[in-house]
Amino acid sequence: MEIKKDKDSRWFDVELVPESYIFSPTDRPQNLDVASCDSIPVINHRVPKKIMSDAMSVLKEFFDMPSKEATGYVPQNKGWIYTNNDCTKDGVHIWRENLKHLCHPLDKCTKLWPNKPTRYQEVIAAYLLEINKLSLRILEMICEGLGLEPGYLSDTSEVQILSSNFYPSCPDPSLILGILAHQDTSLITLVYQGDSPGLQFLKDGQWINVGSIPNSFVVNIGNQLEIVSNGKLRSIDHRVVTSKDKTRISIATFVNPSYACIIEPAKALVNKNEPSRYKASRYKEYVDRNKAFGDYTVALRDVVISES
Ligand SMILES: O=C(O)CCC(=O)C(=O)O
Ligand SMILES: [Fe+2]
Repeated sequence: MEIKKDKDSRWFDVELVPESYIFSPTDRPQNLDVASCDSIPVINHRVPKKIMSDAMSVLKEFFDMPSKEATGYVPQNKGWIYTNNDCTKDGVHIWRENLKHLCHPLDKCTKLWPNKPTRYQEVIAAYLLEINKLSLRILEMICEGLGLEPGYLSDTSEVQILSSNFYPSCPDPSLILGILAHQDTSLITLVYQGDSPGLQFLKDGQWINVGSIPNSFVVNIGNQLEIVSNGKLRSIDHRVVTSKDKTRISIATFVNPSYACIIEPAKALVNKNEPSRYKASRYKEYVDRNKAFGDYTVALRDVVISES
């Protein structure tokens, strides 16, 4: 393994994927040259382009900050988590850095976010205000599509967590993933990925590229919506592959039920012919049980509770 030793070198400044990062042959991404899918990105979303590009550029500045790398800080008690050495359960590294923080209630959370770059809080708060509006409109459309009364989803949900991913270019994308295959535990997730592809969905047993249309959002159906819709809408398995020449930043915003909500199939969707397929559970208990925000679930949740 070649690691450049200069003081600014970072974990991904390598010519070969380090041994300890290489996935076992069965877990590798296999065929990377896959077709693009026909998923429909959200384009007429009314979120100003400038707000989207500012959010992307401030995150780029965040992930580029050398001081962050030097101190490697993870100030959990501030309501945000940064990590540059994510590992799978089996101890295998994934090829990404991640910044995660709380977003609700927005006015209380903003001051808990990173204050470097100095415009981070202002730019991301503006982005989240727009995501809030957009997510409410999407939830209303989903309600209408499912035949649920207006407000059924939007009245009890919130843009709760922002999770930004930085995927450096990788010497050999066939050996490793940026994020392992997973489903989102949210109600819905809005992903903005700039113009960098890498996200893949599992469809009929095949991984397919989602592609990336500039200024668009991808909307993932999360586990909570699958439950509320009694399985009419299904969470999809997705993962991220890396690129040899391009870095990628994605901004995922998780729209979740509020903690006190009981999540169960909507009564209007349950009947003799279509019995309830999921057990009821308070969302807070679901979060705790499933480590819904990853390994840092407890740290983040405790800040939410102390702030509200
Ligand atoms: O980077 C992406 O496009 C997707 C990220 C993702 O799936 C997640 O944060 O849950
Ligand atoms: Fe995801």
